[in-house]
Amino acid sequence: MTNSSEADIVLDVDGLRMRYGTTDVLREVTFRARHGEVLALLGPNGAGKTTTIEILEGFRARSAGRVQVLGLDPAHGDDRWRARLGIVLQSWRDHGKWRVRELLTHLGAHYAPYATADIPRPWNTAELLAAVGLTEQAEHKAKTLSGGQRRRLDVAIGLVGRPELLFLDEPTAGLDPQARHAFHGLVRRLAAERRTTVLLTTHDLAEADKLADRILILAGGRIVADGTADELARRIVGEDEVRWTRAGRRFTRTTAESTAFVRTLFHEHGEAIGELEVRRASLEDTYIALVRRQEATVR
Ligand SMILES: Nc1ncnc2c1ncn2[C@@H]1O[C@H](COP(=O)(O)OP(=O)(O)OP(=O)(O)O)[C@@H](O)[C@H]1O
Repeated sequence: MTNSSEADIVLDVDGLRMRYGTTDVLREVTFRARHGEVLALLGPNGAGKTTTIEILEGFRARSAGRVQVLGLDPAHGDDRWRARLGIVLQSWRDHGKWRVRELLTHLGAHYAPYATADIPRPWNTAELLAAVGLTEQAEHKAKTLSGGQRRRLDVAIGLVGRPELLFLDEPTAGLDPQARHAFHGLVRRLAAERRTTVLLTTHDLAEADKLADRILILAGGRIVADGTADELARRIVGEDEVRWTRAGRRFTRTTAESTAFVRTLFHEHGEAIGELEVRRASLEDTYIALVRRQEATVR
């Protein structure tokens, strides 16, 4: 570590490659994350998001590239390193016979030896239950929980060791809107108050837009975009969508010069224009444009 900004890097991935058999899934994945950043990793089904996360967690051996997670190569991560990570997998169906409180207390005990002056480990069970909204289910057996309550338990299991770096693979799949909202609040608080770094995958672009400081789009084995939702919209789509009605018909036009376009529209049609709407590119527009562009280059 040569300076404070280098010391602030929690995830450092450079030229990561992954090949299954003869198929290159990851060709050249490069990105970094700092303390307290929330990153959303987006990409089409099969793009390699889970593969990337599994490599960073040390669960999967990479084919090539340099990877540093909390200052260590995950291929050589020890228990102390592992205790600093929190992991929420796509679906987790073990522990059905355990009661929720018992399970969290039991799993939490494994983290106690790794407590530090700054980070008390594990997270107090009652506080953790309250944080994920499972206080009322504390004495229920895991197998009797609903799908959404199960997901909250998954999140609690990922958090019980008070991780400095949290991996969440589709954390809100199956959560009702209120639980999703509460979960977003929890992630933002972890990032703001504890400087927890969070890397999450999601197919919910509204969620990524709302939750993430930075959005990474993985397509064709590469990170094809890395920035805030606004930065990506400006850089990639660069056009606004203008909608209006005239004589009972709906019109839509995309243009980089929306103000000038609207002026001309009124000049030509005046009062006949109705329901005018000018919309900046959404994250969905950006995402679709980028993935299409990437697919076009492959053909
Ligand atoms: N163990 C494996 N052996 C061979 N191929 C694999 C293996 N694991 C994953 N793959 C392939 O690698 C590609 C990337 O899979 P991965 O699960 O990482 O994608 P993903 O981006 O997480 O997808 P999704 O959005 O559907 O969850 C897929 O084509 C998948 O079939």
